[in-house]
Amino acid sequence: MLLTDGIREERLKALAGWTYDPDVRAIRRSFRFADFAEAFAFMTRVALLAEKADHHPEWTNVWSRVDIALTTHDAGGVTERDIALAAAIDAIAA
Ligand SMILES: C[C@H](O)[C@H](O)[C@H]1CNC2=NC(N)=NC(=O)C2=N1
Repeated sequence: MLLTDGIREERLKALAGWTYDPDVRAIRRSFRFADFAEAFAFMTRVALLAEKADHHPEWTNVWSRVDIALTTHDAGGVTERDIALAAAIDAIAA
């Protein structure tokens, strides 16, 4: 179920670094690592997690940077599934 604007903003307060992009109705965060190997190792861990959750990131990687957007296509915007995946990704990056 799509989060209301109020609930979404509330959830984002607890997720440092994630912002809402209204153009694509997704939450975004950029991650930086020491080098490509570190960035790709992170992506591998996120990919396994995403597959388990059947909820997948939209992302790009340029050397040591990984840009991630999360949205729920069926719902047409941000749901609790995106918030949960964002929190799990943060835990991996920490
Ligand atoms: C059929 C399958 O459950 C869906 O296509 C899943 C797969 N992964 C997904 N990932 C994300 N981020 N949003 C979705 O709506 C989504 N849908």
